[in-house]
Amino acid sequence: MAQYTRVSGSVGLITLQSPPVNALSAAVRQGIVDLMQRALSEPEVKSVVICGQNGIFCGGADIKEFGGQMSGPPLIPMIHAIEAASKPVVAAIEGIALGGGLELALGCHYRIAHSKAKVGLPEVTLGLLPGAGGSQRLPRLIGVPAALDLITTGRHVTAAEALKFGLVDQITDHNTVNVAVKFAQRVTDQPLDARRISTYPCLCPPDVDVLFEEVMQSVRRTARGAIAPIACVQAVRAAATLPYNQGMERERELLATLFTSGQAHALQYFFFAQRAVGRWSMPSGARWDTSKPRPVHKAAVIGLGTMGRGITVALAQAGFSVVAVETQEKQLMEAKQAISGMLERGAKRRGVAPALDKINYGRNIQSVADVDLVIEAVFEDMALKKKVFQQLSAVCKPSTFLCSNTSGLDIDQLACQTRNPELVVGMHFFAPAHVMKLLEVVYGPKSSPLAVATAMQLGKKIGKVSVAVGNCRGFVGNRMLKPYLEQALFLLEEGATPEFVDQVLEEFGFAMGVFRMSDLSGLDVGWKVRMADGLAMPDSTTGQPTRLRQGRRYSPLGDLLCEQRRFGQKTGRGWYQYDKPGSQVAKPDPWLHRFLDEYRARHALVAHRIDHQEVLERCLYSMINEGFRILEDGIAAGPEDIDVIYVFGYSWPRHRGGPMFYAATVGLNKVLERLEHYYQAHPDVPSLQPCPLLRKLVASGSPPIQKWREVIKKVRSQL
Ligand SMILES: CCCCCCCCCCCCC/C=C/C(=O)SCCNC(=O)CCNC(=O)[C@H](O)C(C)(C)COP(=O)(O)OP(=O)(O)OC[C@H]1O[C@@H](n2cnc3c(N)ncnc32)[C@H](O)[C@@H]1OP(=O)(O)O
Repeated sequence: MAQYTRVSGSVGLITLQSPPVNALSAAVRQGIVDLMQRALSEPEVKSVVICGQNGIFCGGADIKEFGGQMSGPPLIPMIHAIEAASKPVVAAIEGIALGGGLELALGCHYRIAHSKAKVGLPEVTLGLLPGAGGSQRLPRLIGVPAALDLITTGRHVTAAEALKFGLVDQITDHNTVNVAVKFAQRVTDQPLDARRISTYPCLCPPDVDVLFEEVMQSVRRTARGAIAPIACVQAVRAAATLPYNQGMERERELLATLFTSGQAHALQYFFFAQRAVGRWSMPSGARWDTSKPRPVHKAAVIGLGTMGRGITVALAQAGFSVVAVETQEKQLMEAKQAISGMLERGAKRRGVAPALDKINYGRNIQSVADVDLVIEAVFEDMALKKKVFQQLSAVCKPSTFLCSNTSGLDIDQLACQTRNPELVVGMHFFAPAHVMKLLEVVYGPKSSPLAVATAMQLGKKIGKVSVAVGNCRGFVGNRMLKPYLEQALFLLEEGATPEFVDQVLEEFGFAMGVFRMSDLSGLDVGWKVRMADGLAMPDSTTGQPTRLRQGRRYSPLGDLLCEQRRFGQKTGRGWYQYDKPGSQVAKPDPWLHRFLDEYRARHALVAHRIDHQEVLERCLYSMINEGFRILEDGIAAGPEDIDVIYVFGYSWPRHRGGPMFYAATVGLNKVLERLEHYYQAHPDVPSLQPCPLLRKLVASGSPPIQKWREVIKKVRSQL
């Protein structure tokens, strides 16, 4: 909806009214069309100002409408009518002008922005392009290079940057609408022809072809298979090479292709999934809207290894006072230096002062006595963590929240070491902890809603996408990673090479294939866990054949590499070879190929030809199957939680929506059928056995992913 008021006698003020972000829903578009006509027909009105209610100009097209039948006046003619208007139209931009919101402002003759406003064309992040003339007007207004940057990245720019680009005409610290109204009065008699951006020639640098070639190459490299960034470059190229009307036609064609693509659906699903995870719930019925967090002013981090350092930086940068504890003097000195460096580099990038004074370092755990929340980040060893929790429970205030940064250990066992187990939760950060967006907040059986709400809020304050998950081995992310890694190893046993498996996964869109990722994180990490679990052991100790553990197929390939001290990048050898330890350039290793041949011969394994499809299906469907088990067990509340974890924590390509969305795209019956096929071929691999929830969903007619929760609820209630 939109509201019309006449201000200062001669200015028609149109206010967009569609909370929370004044998106351009059908009703808002209808309001704009009607009220523009009214303003143009009233002789007393000499100029028009368009603004948004509640200090927000406009968040763009209404993304919720994309899924259904589009009705109401279309955006493009509406914006053309504004641009063609006989009276000056001024956009008063407060808060945000994004996507269609900025395209609307580009149709106006003038743009006044508040100094705190942000503008941008983020359509690419939704699998689209600025298809309401934005791809054609923006390059005409600010030039091709700047337009390419904004449109292909979708980044939001500050008002100051927008002014520098010439994207807005004026910025103000005062009431933007009042400033815009005065401005509108001043320009009443100015000719409008020179203010209609669609009539501008496109500002191109002399070497524009080279520029497009370079940008296209760079976009292809980083897009990981996403098509929208490429279409964005093509649309801007049309602006640079074609008259406006033909450029608009090209924009329309490209948008039509994107609009109906699976990628746009996936990205729009992901947009809402990302927001849905904030509305967490626990199996006990506790929820985000009924559980109040307690404020945290002062926090502590115990253990300043790689993770502890990153967590300290994240907390300090967000303005928390931090007590950072490391018991070893030498490690403490090294950590202090490293943390200061990280803070200084981060501050320089963001143009702010480094938050060095937010941190107090100490060697003694007593120094955390008065903090509100502790994040323990010592080595991933249950005995050690238990000891730390006992100490913390004795030292801290009774009300202090005790959190463990663990990647998969049992939160309940830690809670049992404390006086107040209800205040214990897991906070699983991802390395590097000050950069990676994901945080798994893990509740155990004793964790209170208060503790979960507080950890979730802390996560939000330090800029993380936090997902509340239940307590089980590996939580959500690492639990699903296990069958994925396992299948990758089995594929090597059966004839594949690490290069081939990685290539297939990278072509799918992962930033790194499973073996390159394993080399990066260090093969010894998993080896230690498998030793602790009694898996990576000599056969004589287990009394079982090498390729069988606990009654199921087991691949010792990773253990065998570790026995040779091939730990990955850090030792210069792993699944690949590297020029030197620490180098990141992975090269195929003939030694590894010989080793695989010998291994297969030793175990009488006959290598067969493994194709793309088999790699993808076995790696991804086994992981997805585990995802269904996680949903069935109530460890994740819904498929969105899993998808957000995988995109933010495990480099799952966002344009494929996440593993559970991908399963829905492929078709649940197909996933089920292929799992049945592979399980029949590998009956000693339980992770390939289709999960009952998957069967149930297929039996229920494979409902859309938004309806899965209903089926999950039924399945859980029957357990
Ligand atoms: C064959 C067919 C041919 C095709 C023809 C069809 C034509 C179709 C028209 C095509 C037009 C294309 C051109 C225009 C495209 C667009 O404009 S796409 C939208 C662009 N805008 C965005 O991407 C902005 C998205 N929103 C945000 O980035 C953030 O929400 C925010 C605005 C910066 C606010 O952030 P924050 O304060 O952190 O709040 P949030 O929690 O993120 O959001 C609050 C709630 O608002 C909902 N929401 C936000 N933006 C939109 C939106 N644009 N549409 C609908 N809803 C929106 C958000 O979901 C939150 O609600 P809940 O999910 O209920 O919590």
